[in-house]
Amino acid sequence: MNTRRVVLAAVLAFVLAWGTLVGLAVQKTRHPTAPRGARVLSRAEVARHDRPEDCWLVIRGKVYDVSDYIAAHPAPPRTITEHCGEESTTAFETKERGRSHSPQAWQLLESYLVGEVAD
Ligand code: HEM
Repeated sequence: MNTRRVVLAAVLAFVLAWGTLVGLAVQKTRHPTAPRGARVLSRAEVARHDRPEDCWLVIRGKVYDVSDYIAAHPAPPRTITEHCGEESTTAFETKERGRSHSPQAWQLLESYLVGEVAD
């Protein structure tokens, strides 16, 4: 009876210790400010997505794959495509005319989120 309890306690302690170690290891590999599951991407990686059919934008430190949205954008495709693979915060915040996108557009943007930049 007692031996059973000791074995049970040992197994429990082992499982808990192992869980803590795995948890710590996972935390270490995640970028400190990255939300759960978000990819941390370098600017060099983002720069590879510089074509209309594969277009990533960096806006306020986050990375968006907007390839599928270009055709639906109300302004001519060029307004977005000339920024593919690049830092685009100012472009998005000003629409290149000094006025930011609407709250709805900001919300829509979030649906294209793929990660955040490493720096
Ligand atoms: C970064 C490059 C971009 C530029 C330069 C740009 C520029 C513009 C321009 C010139 C207009 C039309 C004129 C106006 O409404 O004032 C517009 C409208 C709009 N854009 Fe963009 N856009 C960009 C990216 C995007 C992205 C990535 C999205 C969403 C995923 C988006 C969503 C919208 C929406 C919903 C509108 C309608 C008006 C509004 O809600 O603000 N745009 N944009």
